[in-house]
Amino acid sequence: MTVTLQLAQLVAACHWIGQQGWAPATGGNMSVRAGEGVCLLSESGKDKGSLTAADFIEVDIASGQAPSGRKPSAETGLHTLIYRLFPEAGAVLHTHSVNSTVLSRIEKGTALRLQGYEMQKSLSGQTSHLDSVAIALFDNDQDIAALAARIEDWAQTHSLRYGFLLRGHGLTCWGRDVQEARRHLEGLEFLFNCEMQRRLLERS
Ligand SMILES: CSC[C@@H](O)[C@@H](O)C(=O)COP(=O)(O)O
Ligand SMILES: [Zn+2]
Repeated sequence: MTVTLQLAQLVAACHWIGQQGWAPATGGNMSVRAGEGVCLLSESGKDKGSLTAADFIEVDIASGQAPSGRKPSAETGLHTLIYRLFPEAGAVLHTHSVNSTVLSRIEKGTALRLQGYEMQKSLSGQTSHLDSVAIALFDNDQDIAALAARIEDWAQTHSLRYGFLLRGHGLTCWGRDVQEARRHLEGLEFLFNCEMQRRLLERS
């Protein structure tokens, strides 16, 4: 698929994310791999629910620099980390839903474990509700380079699949292309919603 088509799909995904309420204010950032060593990343500080193709900036994956001099996302270092760690990753979506923000604070461990849900099969490679899917959970940090280094370190010894949560911040997920990243996002958000409701009801 051409980069132009991938970018058109990414813009559509951004609008859908906005409609879901998963990118309030200027929260969230999105990108697509755009050839050898390059990605197109959303410009920092924009309303991600109303982006156009012109709001995406070319970024060098190795250096995180934008040759145009425009300012890509403050979280560029997390997108480029994912493209460096996973050569098969073609698109990255970062969102700020209420469920991912709250659940990531309630869960005190290093992963949110999802088990018993048929919708786990919305995640590529998952075939049964009986399996447990661990979504890695990292403490948030305003120092994105330090946060990226912590995630990279962790990924050397643990499996990092589908996405990760940042405590009190949100979800960053990815896929081979925009379509898969969008399915992972929708599946994970559905599962977070279920998990939130389950934890609330089981308390009462
Ligand atoms: C509402 S501010 C949130 C930002 O600090 C950040 O977390 C975010 O997701 C958006 O930053 P951006 O630089 O626009 O990509
Ligand atoms: Zn964010």
